[in-house]
Amino acid sequence: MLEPTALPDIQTEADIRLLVDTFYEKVNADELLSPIFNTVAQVHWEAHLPTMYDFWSSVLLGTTRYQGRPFPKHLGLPVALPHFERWLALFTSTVRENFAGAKADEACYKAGNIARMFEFRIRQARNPLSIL
Ligand code: HEM
Repeated sequence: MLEPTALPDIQTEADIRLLVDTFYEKVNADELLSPIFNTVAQVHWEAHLPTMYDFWSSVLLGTTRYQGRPFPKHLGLPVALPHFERWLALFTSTVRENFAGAKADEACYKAGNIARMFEFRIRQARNPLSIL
C-alpha cells in the first residue's frame, strides 16, 4: 500500500503565499463569494493579496507587517452567516489540502474565531437589540 505523502506545516513566507493564493483561487471560483469580492467590493487583487500575505504572516508567523483594522472593511458588505460558513469551509479545505501540523491547526482555529467574531459583530450592528 502506498503511504500518503506527508504534508508540510505552515512555516515560511512562501507557505503563507501558497495558502493565500490557493484560498483566493477557491474564492474566485465560488458562486456565493466571488460576486461579493469581484462585483460588490470590486477588489483590486494586486493590492489585496499582498495585504493578505501580511495579515496571515502576522497572525501565524508573528511578524507585525499587518497594521490594519480588518473589521470595518466587512461591515458594509452584504454578507451573513452562509457567507462566513462558506469562507471558513474554503479556508479550512485550503489549509488541510496543503499543510498539516500545529500551525495548520492554528490557522483553522484562528480563522474560525475571527469569522465567527465578524459574523456576530455584523449581525449585532444591523440589529443591536438582538443581543437582549
Ligand atoms: C464572508 C466572508 C468574507 C468576505 C466576503 C470578505 C471580503 C473582504 C473584502 C471585500 C475585503 C476588502 C478588500 C479590499 O480592500 O479591496 C476584505 C478585506 C480583508 N479581509 Fe475579508 N472577507 C471575509 C472574511 C474574512 C475573515 C474571516 C477574515 C480573517 C480571518 C478576513 C480578513 C480580511 C483582511 C485582513 C482584509 C484586509 C483589510 C485591510 O485592507 O486592511 N476576511 N475582505
